[in-house]
Amino acid sequence: MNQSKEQRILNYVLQNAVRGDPCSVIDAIDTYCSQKEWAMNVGNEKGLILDKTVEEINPSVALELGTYCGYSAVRIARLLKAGARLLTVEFNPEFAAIAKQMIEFAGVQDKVTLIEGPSEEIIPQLKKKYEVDTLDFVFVDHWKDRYTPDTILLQECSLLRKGSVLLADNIIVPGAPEFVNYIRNNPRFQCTNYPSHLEYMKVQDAMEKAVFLG
Ligand SMILES: Cc1ncnc2c1ncn2[C@@H]1O[C@H](/C=C/CNC(=O)c2cc(-c3ccc(F)cc3)cc(O)c2O)C[C@H]1O
Ligand SMILES: [Mg+2]
Repeated sequence: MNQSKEQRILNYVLQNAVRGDPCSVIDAIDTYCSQKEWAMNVGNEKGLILDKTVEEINPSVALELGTYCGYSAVRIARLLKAGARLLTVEFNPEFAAIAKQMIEFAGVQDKVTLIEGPSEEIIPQLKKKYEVDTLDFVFVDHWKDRYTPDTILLQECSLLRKGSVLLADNIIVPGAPEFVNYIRNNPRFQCTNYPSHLEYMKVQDAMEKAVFLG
């Protein structure tokens, strides 16, 4: 049975990155996906916007929707202070298995809780089952038609507090027009757009930051 692209990405990391060195894992994935096989990691250009947002917030509790291979989970976790944690949600078992190995190889497993399941099922469990009070930061990068319902669900589950920050990938490509319309017209969010490029391509993309006003 031939390997999946995601397995090939993990193999490349295991052979070319340094165990316990998250930056070498990030670089190896970016090298493979820009030179060999494109994949939907947030990438290095938008990754820098993600880094700056995480550093600005310095979150104690962060959530990621859509782990995929774990590229952005490693990217976020490497910046978290001692005792801070990232919860990342992935419903595809194959991707979850790849991401688990990626996170462990990078040495950030103590900061990351990988939760396998659909976000609409996991979000309502965060308070009781995962002992979350409120979320300081949420990276939104899963199916684009889930951005809006999950943003509403986060509010319904009282997981956002005054100042919680959402950062959404792919505002232009593939695009999340319903989310953009929802969030920019919602008086409870203060939005900022960050023009960038699609990972590994010379194609316009953007990220949207939305601060919850309480
Ligand atoms: C609801 C839910 N719950 C848990 N995990 C979920 C979920 N929905 C998706 N996921 C998981 O997240 C991952 C999905 C992410 C969706 N991201 C994308 O579809 C995506 C697509 C592109 C793209 C751009 C141009 C092109 F020509 C082709 C593709 C670029 C990106 O950066 C992306 O994030 C994997 C999936 O299993
Ligand atoms: Mg994306």
